[in-house]
Amino acid sequence: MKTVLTIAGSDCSGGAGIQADIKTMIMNGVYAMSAITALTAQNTTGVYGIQETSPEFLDNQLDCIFTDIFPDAVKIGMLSSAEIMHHVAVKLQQYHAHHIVLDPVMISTSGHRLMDKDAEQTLQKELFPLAEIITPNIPEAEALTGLQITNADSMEEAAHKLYESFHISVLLKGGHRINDANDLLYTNGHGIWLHGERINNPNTHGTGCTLSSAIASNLARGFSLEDSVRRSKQYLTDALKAQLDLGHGSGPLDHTLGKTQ
Ligand SMILES: Nc1ncnc2c1ncn2[C@@H]1O[C@H](COP(=O)(O)OP(=O)(O)OP(=O)(O)O)[C@@H](O)[C@H]1O
Ligand SMILES: Cc1ncc(CO)c(N)n1
Repeated sequence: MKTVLTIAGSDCSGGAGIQADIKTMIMNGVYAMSAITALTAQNTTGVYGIQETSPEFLDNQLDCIFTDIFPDAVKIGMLSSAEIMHHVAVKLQQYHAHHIVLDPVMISTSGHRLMDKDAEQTLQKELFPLAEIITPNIPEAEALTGLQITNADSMEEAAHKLYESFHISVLLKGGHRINDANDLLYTNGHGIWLHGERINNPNTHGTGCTLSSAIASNLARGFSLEDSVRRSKQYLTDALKAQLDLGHGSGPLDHTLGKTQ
């Protein structure tokens, strides 16, 4: 069995973060492991508290994982501070981790900051160079490029700029636009539009976490980057189509694809 590690924050309500990652990995056919960077107190209505893991204890988790069950791919999600980022970067280099999928989680769907503003530079300097692909949403791509993204052309411009600046593949997610669910994969010097079916479902908590974890799972299983992204987008669409409706806000996806109902 192939193995995947998620380095991310815990979402006690189970829809995003580590919990979404593990559900996704199981459904995508890999063995899931986790190194928890922070505990969050959150639910479908918002984020009510964040407690960061100490950097030393994060190191301890990563040492336990890498010296025993080596991951075939790594997904990186919420990293709340520059210090945590630095520790993750050092450990990933120390152990020569590969197939790294980095979701630059900055602000939750409910509008809460999950990454210190002053940590953005460290993310770009220390972690982007280690990644095979980064998966920003539109607001994150705007923050990273300084460009305003209003249409397909500006999505292409921003993805190209990120690709050129960091020499890594970019999946610019279009979920924040309201009329479609088209994402842009920029790799090998050109963009590939992945036309998604927009599902009429207000419950989208954890879509980004789910997508990046599915990509890491498919890379671990040996699929190419483009095939991994296509398969993962299909999984996400199916999880939205299952129309789970839990909680008082933007609820979680049905990671089982309706198989338990
Ligand atoms: N209503 C929808 N129907 C189909 N696909 C969607 C819908 N909403 C989002 N997506 C898809 O979900 C994926 C995640 O996109 P999005 O831009 O929402 O990421 P995100 O903002 O990082 O997610 P999160 O809410 O977890 O922070 C993309 O592939 C996007 O196209
Ligand atoms: C822990 C965590 N990671 C990522 C997100 C973004 O969806 C979230 N809401 N919570």
